[in-house]
This record gives sequence, C-alpha cells and structure tokens, in this order.
Amino acid sequence: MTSTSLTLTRPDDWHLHLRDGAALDAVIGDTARQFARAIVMPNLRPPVTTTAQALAYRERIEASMARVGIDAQAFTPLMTLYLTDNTSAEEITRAREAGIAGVKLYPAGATTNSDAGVTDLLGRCAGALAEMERVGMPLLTHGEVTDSAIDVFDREAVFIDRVMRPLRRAFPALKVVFEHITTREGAQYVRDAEGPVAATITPQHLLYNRGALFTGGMRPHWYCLPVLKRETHRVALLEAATSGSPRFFLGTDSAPHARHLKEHACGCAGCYTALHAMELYATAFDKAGKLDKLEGFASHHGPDFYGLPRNTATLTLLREPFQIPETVPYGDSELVPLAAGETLDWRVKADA
Ligand SMILES: NC(=O)N[C@@H](CC(=O)O)C(=O)O
Ligand SMILES: [Zn+2]
Ligand SMILES: [Zn+2]
Repeated sequence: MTSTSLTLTRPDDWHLHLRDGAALDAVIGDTARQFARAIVMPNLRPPVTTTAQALAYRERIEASMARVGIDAQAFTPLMTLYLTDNTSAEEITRAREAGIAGVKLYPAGATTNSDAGVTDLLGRCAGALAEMERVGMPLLTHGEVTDSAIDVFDREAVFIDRVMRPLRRAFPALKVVFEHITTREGAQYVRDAEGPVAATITPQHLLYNRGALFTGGMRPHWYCLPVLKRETHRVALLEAATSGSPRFFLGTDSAPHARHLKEHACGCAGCYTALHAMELYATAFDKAGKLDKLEGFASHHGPDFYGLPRNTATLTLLREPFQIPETVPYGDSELVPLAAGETLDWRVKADA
C-alpha cells in the first residue's frame, strides 16, 4: 500500500546559505516553513570570522524574521564561524561559550566567497583545531582540494586523502561533518571511518547526475559546488542517505544567487532549494522505496550528531503533485529554483 501522507518529526537543515539584507528577507520564510533549525553558513562578504560577527549576524536574521512575520519560537538559526589561517584557540573558546554551533573550513578558493579560506589546515589552524576537539565544537568541511592540476570531478576524492585522513589522524576526537558529499568515495569514507564523522547530502545530489547540467544545452541552474557527478555516485549517495546510518543527514546547501549572476558568462555556483527542500527529498526517498528512512535522515541524525535535542513539532507531507515555480522574487532580482517547472511527487502541507 502506498501512503498518501507522511508526518515526520519537524526536520532541520544542517547546511544552509541565508545571505544578508534584502536577500535574507527573500529566502528565510522558505526555510522556516519546513525546518525548525538550520546551520547558517558564514561565507558572507566579508566572512563571519568572529563570535561577535556571528552574534551580530544572528541578530540580523532574527530582525529579518520579525520583518517577514516568522515567529521567533518557530525557527532557530544555528550560527557558525568561518575558519581562517588566523583563527585563535581563544576565539573557539568564546564561540563555544556563546553557543556557536560549528566552525566551517573553506579551503582557500574552493567555492563562493572562499578567498579568505584556509591555506594550510594542519600548519596554520592546529591551535584552533585542538581547542575545537577539546570543547566538542564540530568542524564543517567544504571537502574539495583547490589544486588546479586536479580535475574538478576528482577534487572531493583527493580531499579525503590529502586533508581528511591527516586531519583525523591528528585530531581523532574532533567532530567532523563532511558537508555536501557528492561521491561514492565520500559516502564510503564517512560510512567506514572511525570516530565522530558524519556527512550532509543535498537534494540535487540525490536526484540528479552531471547529465542534468547539459540536458538540451548548458543549464546553469544545475551548477553548484561540489559539482554534480556521474550516475554511479548519485546511486551511492542515495544508498547512504536511505541506509538508516546515523552518519548521514539532511543539509540542503540551498545557495541563492540572483538569476542574472547564474545566467552569466561566469555563472555563480549554487542551487536554490530552500523553496522545495522537503518536496525534493521526499521525492528522492520515495523513488528509492525508502520513505520510511526519511525521518531519521531529515529529523533525527542531525541533532543526535550535534548533541542537540530532537524537535517535538511535526511536518506533514502529502503525496500530491507539486509544480516547482519558474522563478521566485529575490530583492530587486529573482531566483530560479532547482528543477524549475518540473513536477515533484510530494508537497509540504501548509501549517493549520
Ligand atoms: N554550494 C555552492 O555551490 N555554493 C555555495 C558555497 C558552498 O557551499 O560551497 C554558495 O555560497 O553559493
Ligand atoms: Zn561548500
Ligand atoms: Zn554550502
């Protein structure tokens, strides 16, 4: 029997870009409609590198919520710091005391707004990493090397050998989230590694392979980093996400960029998925015949890894066609959501 509705513990998004200012006002409602909490990425310009900046950013998010009419009780932003070569152990101590949820590693130059990122992780950040390990502060990694000699499709696999393994040998008790994994190698590493390691997986990497970038022409709205991979990798990620392993959990990596900056000679990396995140994930899990595994992935494994309580509220999905809008407003511009115009099999039921 196929069910027509599915009620879950309210999910959280463990990897989200909310941006700032008018852009923040445009997107925050989409996330708050589905998720109780989200890990907010710190790659603003300039990046959020200190506890004081993260707390100020949280206030701007809360002010935005008030402006657009989101109840402060309904959604909690979990803040992160952007790790740099100069992040001190004292900054980590302050962050921990202030309730900052994680520290993000961007290898310098790896992705959108990452030029302030780390140039030599074990060389420059050992003090900060040791303090993170001591206080239980998770390190969230954009797991790609930036070496131009390494093919863009291989940068995640090479990161495992060049960065992840040495990092985890040096700091075996450090909690690490391998963000937005995109490969079989990433999934196998996280599944089998010893110690506190987990991974987030985006909806686009569960639903699409790299063919989506080129179907009928070059399609910039399918471009994100790490880039979509071969079908064999998509299958491995779907298997990991639906396996029931507590090491894999939901992180949309929703990364809004104005339409004209995506449809550009040098288009920005990032897919807008906050609008229809749970519709996308439910469609992916349903296609795999694993809807029963969605709640663990979306609502249980993340808080368990971060050491936070699970949510008590719920979210209901209905098996009804959901046509993804062609565009949504974004300040003075607009966004093209991932898979715009396509129809998904599930939609989120509006709150009563
Ligand atoms: N995922 C992306 O393609 N882009 C993200 C950055 C990131 O998560 O790497 C962004 O901030 O636009
Ligand atoms: Zn990233
Ligand atoms: Zn991201």
